[in-house]
Amino acid sequence: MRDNNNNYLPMHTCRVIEPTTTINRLQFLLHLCAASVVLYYHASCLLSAIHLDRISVASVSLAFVFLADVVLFFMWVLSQGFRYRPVSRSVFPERLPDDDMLPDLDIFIMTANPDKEPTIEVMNTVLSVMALDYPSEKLHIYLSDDAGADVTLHAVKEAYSFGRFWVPFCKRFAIGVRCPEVFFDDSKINQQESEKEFVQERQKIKVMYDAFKKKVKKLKEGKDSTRGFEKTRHEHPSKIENIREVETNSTDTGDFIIPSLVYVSREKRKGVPHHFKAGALNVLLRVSGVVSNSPYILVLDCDMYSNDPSSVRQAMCFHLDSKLSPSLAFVQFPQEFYNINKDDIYCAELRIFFKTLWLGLDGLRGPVLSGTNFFVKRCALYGNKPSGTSNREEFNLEDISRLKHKFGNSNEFCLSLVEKSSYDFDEKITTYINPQKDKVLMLASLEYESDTRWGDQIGFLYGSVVEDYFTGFHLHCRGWVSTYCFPSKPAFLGNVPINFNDTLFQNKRWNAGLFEVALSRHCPLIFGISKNFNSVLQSMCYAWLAFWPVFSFPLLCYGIFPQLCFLNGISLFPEITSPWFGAFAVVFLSSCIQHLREVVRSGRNFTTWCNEQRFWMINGLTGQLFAVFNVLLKLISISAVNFDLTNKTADKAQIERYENGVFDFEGCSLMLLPATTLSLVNLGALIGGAWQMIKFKAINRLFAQFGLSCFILALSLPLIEGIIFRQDTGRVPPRLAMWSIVLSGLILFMFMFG
Ligand SMILES: O=c1ccn([C@@H]2O[C@H](COP(=O)(O)OP(=O)(O)O[C@H]3O[C@H](CO)[C@@H](O)[C@H](O)[C@H]3O)[C@@H](O)[C@H]2O)c(=O)[nH]1
Ligand SMILES: [Mn+2]
Repeated sequence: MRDNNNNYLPMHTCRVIEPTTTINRLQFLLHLCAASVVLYYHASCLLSAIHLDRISVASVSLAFVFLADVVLFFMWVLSQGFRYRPVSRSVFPERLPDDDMLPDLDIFIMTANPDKEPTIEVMNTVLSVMALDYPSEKLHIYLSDDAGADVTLHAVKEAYSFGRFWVPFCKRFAIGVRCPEVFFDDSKINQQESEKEFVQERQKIKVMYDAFKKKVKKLKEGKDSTRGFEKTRHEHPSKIENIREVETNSTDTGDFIIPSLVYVSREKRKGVPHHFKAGALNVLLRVSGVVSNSPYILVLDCDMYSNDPSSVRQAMCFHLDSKLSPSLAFVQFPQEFYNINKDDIYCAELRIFFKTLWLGLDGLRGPVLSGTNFFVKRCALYGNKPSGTSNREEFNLEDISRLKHKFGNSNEFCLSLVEKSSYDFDEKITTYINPQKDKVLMLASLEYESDTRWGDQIGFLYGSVVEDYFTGFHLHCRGWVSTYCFPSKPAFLGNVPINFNDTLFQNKRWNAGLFEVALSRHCPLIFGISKNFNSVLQSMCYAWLAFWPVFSFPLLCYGIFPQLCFLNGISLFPEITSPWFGAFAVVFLSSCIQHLREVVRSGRNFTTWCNEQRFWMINGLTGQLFAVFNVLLKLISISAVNFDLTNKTADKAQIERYENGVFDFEGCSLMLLPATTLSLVNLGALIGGAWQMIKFKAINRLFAQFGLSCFILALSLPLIEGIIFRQDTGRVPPRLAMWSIVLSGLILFMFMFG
């Protein structure tokens, strides 16, 4: 688009965030100096301790504290990549070409278990994207159902019938949020919308929506949905249905076209690896390849509904920019959530990632692929390099055997690789989904991928349970870039676990997936830098994420040794009057201030700062610690790293506790034990140590350890409360509490008299 003076008007702009960037760089220098002094101090103390005596509490403690410092320093260096050049972008969708020039879009929605993912919510996600503000004939929705559940298939048919009314209604009245559940829940209808005609229509649609909900509820209660479900969830043949065709002649939608909708459930057999979400995504990639073959794909988790119908147009501002487009693999939107409580006690907002770190990556070569809410270019997923780079492979039908070797044995799919122009979707869908169903069913079969490059070079990669991170990393290594689109109105909104155990398990999965990559030959520090040397900073960021779970080590060390030494009157840090102390104070304050600056820049306050400090501490001793063990056990083939689905349901009591901001430990597993034990050790050491400190007038010498213990005590209050003071069902489960008390007692006893 051009302005009146015929100047080209950009569809998006990007600016470096200042003064944050400058402050970050200055702070880097300060922190580097202070941290070096700290390392030097601990190293020299350690050396003299080793020199002086045999193995003692002091020398062992110093050794661990020194190692912890080294790990923290290593992670801090890596994290500088994120702080080097954060940027923020704006988009101007009104400058996009006319509608008929816009490309087609395939939309993948993933669901895996109707027991954990309420069907009505999944359907709301489907309906919200059916009504996206984009030419409907260019939208092709695919619902992947990994459970192969009848209830989902029947429900999606019902959803489509309702959608035939819902979509025209949304478009006619330019509805702002097109997820029906949210729309009808919203009590505030604004002035302009409340014209008489609108009110009448709204009423009519509401009745239909309620009827639809009732039908879904009935389906769920029906005997088919539960009988043998657990069996079919793990074992079922592939099934593909064109939902639009089923409903074609049932109603009249006037002038409005409704997007197409295809239900896909891939084949599953017990004992045969199916690669979790990545496996399901790859099936969709193939099926949609032969059916609609749109050049762009939007991927959504089933709980992420579209909150802003203009998101596709926003994403297209990047994808259709002729300068950026050749190397642009995907546009990532943040994950934002609708059910977070006021103070976000479990840090489910993932603020640090979506509101700080991704902005930093965006200033380098783009954010990490984040599982959902991204618009990816189809051809980037086919293992190729960006166009215009050397060694790019052009797919060529003359050499079809080579294509088949990589992409599997389907002529239709290989053909789709070279087919570029848009073509008649309806013809394709009737060709492939109806009479020749086998040809497309085969694409969703278990055998299809054997002896191909799917999952290792092509599509979403199987090397890690965080398939998103891993796939995005490889895209960046191959020379692609990504951009981050963070509009003020959330484009998509999802659902977070509201119980502590679920949160910890989710974090454990992420950490295990990341650490798998850190310990593999794809470790970003080696693989990333060797593949794409122009982005050392980007590789550092990827490495920071991959090594994220190693934070558990310094947390463990700093959670045991300073406390036990404090109890024994052994000092690990310089005296408060010594100049060395200054270096420690600077490192501590600099990290706290950096964190606080970032929290405030994200529009949050001191409470968020406290909650994040607390959550990182507990998560480090639970989710991250267990993730490290999980991966180490996998390396020696004792266990596997699994994708345990996050629970999206909760009972009334849980919801109430969550809304009141009370920690909910109900159902917490053994994973919590290290955190509860150490919080008690800290408490015990603090009481015993403080008494001695005062008695022997050692305040000067032990002040640092005293301060550290107080800080940890403040952060671990909810744990201590949950173990000792609470009586409700949300307290730390009694067995767990008992074990923590016994263990912490033993540890304290050992060190006091050992
Ligand atoms: O075998 C599987 C497992 C999961 N899913 C779907 O994957 C999505 C994400 O699963 P969920 O349990 O909600 O995981 P989260 O912890 O919320 O997932 C985060 O982390 C994942 C990587 O671990 C990313 O894939 C997700 O997009 C990201 O939101 C859901 O729609 C599932 O239905 C499948 O389709 N098949
Ligand atoms: Mn989720």
